Amino acid sequence: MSGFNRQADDFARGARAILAYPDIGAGGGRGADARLDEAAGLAAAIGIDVRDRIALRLRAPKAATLFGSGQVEQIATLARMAEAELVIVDGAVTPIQQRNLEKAFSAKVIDRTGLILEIFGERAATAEGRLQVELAHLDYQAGRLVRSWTHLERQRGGFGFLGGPGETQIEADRRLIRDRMARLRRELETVARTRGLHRDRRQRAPWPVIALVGYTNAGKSTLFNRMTGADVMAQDLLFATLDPTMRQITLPGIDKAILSDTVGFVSDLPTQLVAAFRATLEEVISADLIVHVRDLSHPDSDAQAADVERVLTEIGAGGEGGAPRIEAWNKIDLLAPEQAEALANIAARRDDVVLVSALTGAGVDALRATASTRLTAANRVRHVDLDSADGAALAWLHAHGEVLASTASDTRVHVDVRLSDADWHRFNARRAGRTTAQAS
Ligand SMILES: Nc1nc2c(ncn2[C@@H]2O[C@H](COP(=O)(O)OP(=O)(O)OP(=O)(O)O)[C@@H](O)[C@H]2O)c(=O)[nH]1
Repeated sequence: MSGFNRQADDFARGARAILAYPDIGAGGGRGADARLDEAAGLAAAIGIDVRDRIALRLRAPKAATLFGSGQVEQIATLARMAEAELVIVDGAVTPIQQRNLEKAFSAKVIDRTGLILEIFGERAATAEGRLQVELAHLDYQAGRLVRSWTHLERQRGGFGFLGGPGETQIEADRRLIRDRMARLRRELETVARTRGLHRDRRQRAPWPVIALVGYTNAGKSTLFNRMTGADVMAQDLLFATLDPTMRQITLPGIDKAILSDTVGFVSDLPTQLVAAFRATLEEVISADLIVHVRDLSHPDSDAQAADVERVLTEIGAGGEGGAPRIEAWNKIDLLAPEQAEALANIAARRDDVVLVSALTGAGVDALRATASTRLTAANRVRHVDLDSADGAALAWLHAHGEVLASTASDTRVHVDVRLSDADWHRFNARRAGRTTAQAS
């Protein structure tokens, strides 16, 4: 591993910055203020000192500078007054725009993807998470070799080459990046294989896995701590949890379940980052129950929930065949009494919603009970008819479920087995795969 992550906070900590939001009217239902707040939160998470902020309405983004010339001047003035070394543009900035804006502002420019990458770089905790973040970062930087600011400059030292980026140098840099990316991909394959083995081993244990998902800052880590009694990070930090954190918990009627805390979602997830989420998302895909933690005190709560739902669907954890889902409507302690009451009325009519305050602990017992009910209901007895020669299928059922009875005749075995919905789905997919394989 290079010094990639260790150095991640060196450049950002205490950097004076201003924030500019190019409002192209596509904030996913969010107001400009909320977007600026979120970006400020993200920046603060890696210690950037955000001194001022501005939202500018863009009718049509300019190819060269993104913002119009008057707007560029406005931002430049603000940056000067704030003595900013850094201008964070909360949107996508092309390499050319970045270069032109850096000239105009006499400051470094970083866009939303760059900012999120910095946070991931700092938060990634497992080997796989780190590799994926580094890969995403190299991919992102490869197009920005002309004048880079963030990791590449640091990696220049790490790679053992120095000097200004002349054309030859840029070519050499590109080659080094390509080589490094190829190496990282190979390392990732090895790590992912090992991880797959670990997961299989765990899944053979008959414990249900509950995954906490939610928008960044929704309160997942706080709830995780509440439910596990574990002293893991619960800081006023966004993305305190990039890599899965797992703990064993007890629920009413269920001795052992595994609770898994996952990365916070954000809107406009840059495509380069999707792979970097994999380590966490895979836990969600194979979970037996998904608890969607929502910050009901946030003005954009609905838009945030829609973002989370969209990503869940994208990764195949939503809809038909996906794990059962419940919602924990969090931070109710922050709501006005009449608002809390209105929500309680809605929740009372739904069996998949529980009002909680992870901070005070209110509603957490009800959440445990609901989780337990959902898990138990999903663990139904299934009747399976197998070819008696199919020892592998029988072994699979024994490994994943509770075999209650099995009766054998000459060529068939009939099995009554208690299986979760997720495992039942997996078993059938496995069988369908085998049938296809046999047929072809
Ligand atoms: N008032 C109040 N604050 C809460 C509650 N739950 C969490 N918080 C606060 O919200 C902030 C974010 O909480 P976290 O638990 O770190 O949120 P998270 O969802 O894990 O965040 P990411 O790691 O960014 O995904 C912290 O300051 C918590 O103290 C709650 O029920 N009430």
